[in-house]
Amino acid sequence: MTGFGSDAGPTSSSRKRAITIGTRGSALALAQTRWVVARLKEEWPETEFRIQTIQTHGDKDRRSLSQAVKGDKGFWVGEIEQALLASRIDIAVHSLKDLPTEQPEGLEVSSVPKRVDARDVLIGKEGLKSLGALPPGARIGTSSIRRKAFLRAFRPDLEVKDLRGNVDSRIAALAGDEYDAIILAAAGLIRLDFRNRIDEFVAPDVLLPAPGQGALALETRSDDDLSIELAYAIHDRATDDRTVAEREFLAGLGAGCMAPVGALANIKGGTLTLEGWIGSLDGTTVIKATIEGDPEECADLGAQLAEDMLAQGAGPLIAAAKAELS
Ligand SMILES: NCc1[nH]cc(CCC(=O)O)c1CC(=O)O
Repeated sequence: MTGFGSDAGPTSSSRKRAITIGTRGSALALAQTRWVVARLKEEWPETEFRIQTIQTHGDKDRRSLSQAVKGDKGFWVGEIEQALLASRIDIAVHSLKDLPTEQPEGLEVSSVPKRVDARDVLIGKEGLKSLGALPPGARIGTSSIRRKAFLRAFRPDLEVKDLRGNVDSRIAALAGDEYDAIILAAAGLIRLDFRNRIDEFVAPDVLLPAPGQGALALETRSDDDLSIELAYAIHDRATDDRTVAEREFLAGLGAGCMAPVGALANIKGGTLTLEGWIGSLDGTTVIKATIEGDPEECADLGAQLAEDMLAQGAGPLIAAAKAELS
């Protein structure tokens, strides 16, 4: 990520070019894109920003996500990246956790705004409003292989059931008879103004979040200096350092979204602490490790933690998960 000198930027007239922002059309994607546009507007009041929604493979595919994943890295972003490369849009807004760890040739992540909340949360039926309150056999809904594996490890007595769909339909499913509780990302609910529906923030030592969860990424063409400068105005250094560490860990494992991987970095007193977990799909094994160091070394810390985990036996867990999911 580069800074921009005052004389290196575009002229004020070119800043007035209308910028098209591409996003998925789900309620969550639109809410987060509107938030991004509002922030960009604060920084660049002269510039016109337009929102264009784009359907992705993930929006069209009705299979369970854990079935549909199957090595398909750009499940949520492929069509949006194509629109970016073809200059049909100028800036793409993604949930960082849905963005593969490598961008296609010609594209880059030019801005990572401040993270909302990395944690997972529980929403439960009456009297079942925390993990601790769930009796043996309680049915808990999620489609994420990470949440399934770590929940099974923590509470093997629960019945973890598949639940996919957008945030609204997952909350609606809780009103039916199939689930006693569901697990979602806090950030999605907060961005959709459903914070008051959250019953419990699940502690990261029970359910370590996905790498990048709760953060957004603004992706641009690598040669589009204007869009890069506009986007970089809402970049948050600490969020970037934390999520770079988390995503380098994921990349170093070579697991993509094909294995239950959690990662969370925090910065305190000038030190970045990165925690990483990898589990078997059935939750019988979870390997955990942490590393700390200078936030400026965030990428190396992530890569080093992945190496440590591979030395501790992560390789066979990844191979087994990949074999089972494909
Ligand atoms: N793939 C779905 C997805 N992508 C990002 C979020 C939540 C928001 C975020 O993590 O930034 C969600 C929903 C969920 O996991 O509950």
